[in-house]
Amino acid sequence: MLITGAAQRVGLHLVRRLKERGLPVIMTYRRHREVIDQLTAEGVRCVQADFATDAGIQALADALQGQPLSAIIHNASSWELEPALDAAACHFDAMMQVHAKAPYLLNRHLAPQVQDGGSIIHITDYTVERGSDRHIAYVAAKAALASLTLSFAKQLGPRVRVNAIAPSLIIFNEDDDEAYKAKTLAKSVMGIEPGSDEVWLAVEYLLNSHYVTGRTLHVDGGRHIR
Ligand SMILES: NC(=O)C1=CN([C@@H]2O[C@H](COP(=O)(O)OP(=O)(O)OC[C@H]3O[C@@H](n4cnc5c(N)ncnc54)[C@H](OP(=O)(O)O)[C@@H]3O)[C@@H](O)[C@H]2O)C=CC1
Ligand SMILES: Nc1nc2c(c(=O)[nH]1)N=C([C@H](O)[C@@H](O)CO)CN2
Repeated sequence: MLITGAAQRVGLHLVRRLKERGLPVIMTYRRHREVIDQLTAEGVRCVQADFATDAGIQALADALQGQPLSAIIHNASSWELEPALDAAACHFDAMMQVHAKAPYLLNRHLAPQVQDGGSIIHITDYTVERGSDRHIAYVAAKAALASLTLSFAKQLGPRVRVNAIAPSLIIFNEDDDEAYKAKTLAKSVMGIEPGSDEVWLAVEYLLNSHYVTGRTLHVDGGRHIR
């Protein structure tokens, strides 16, 4: 199974849960850190990949050419605020590159290597259905990824199922202050920071299904009804 952007937080948690179940994992990271050496020593294949360029995406596809895959989880993401106008064009391209172009090209290259009955999972975002005034390009790119879910489900089914998981708050970032945390927690009915295992539960459901495809599982604490 391939998980992109899995050197920290949600992706790393998914790697650890899959390892607990004895499933062989290939993970990608952009920036090396100690956990990469730990995972390598534990038998995880760790591949450096930066999707900021088409060459970086192609390099991962080349590195995995011929590798049988039980599933692909497109988790890599960069959550960036809207920049000043003079940086907007580059920002938009960068958001589309990592959240939409990389999953698109990697699916085109690697889907034939996904085993019969396998899965592709796109990690999108709850805000795809609402928009965001502070992360306009990020949400637009995640919306593109949501659309890719439908198209690849049509193209690859019934051999391979393709679904999305749309989280709202899962885990805060280290630099989130108390005011931001309180404001964010108040946005959902459940009002908690659930942690990465909520995403794992959704991943496990989709991996075990034999019927669900072209669908998005919302892991959002009831934010949509708040
Ligand atoms: N955390 C949350 O509350 C929420 C998360 N999500 C989604 O869930 C998923 C996991 O979230 P989270 O764990 O917080 O993600 P992170 O913000 O921790 O990002 C995951 C990884 O993406 C990698 N990445 C970023 N840009 C690139 C790039 N250009 N090429 C390759 N890798 C890249 C980073 O690699 P490196 O560190 O090695 O540079 C990073 O470790 C994401 O898709 C996110 O959008 C959605 C809603 C809420
Ligand atoms: N790549 C990331 N995407 C998102 C993150 C994150 O930390 N990294 N965080 C969020 C927020 O938690 C948001 O859901 C609530 O404020 C969204 N996407």
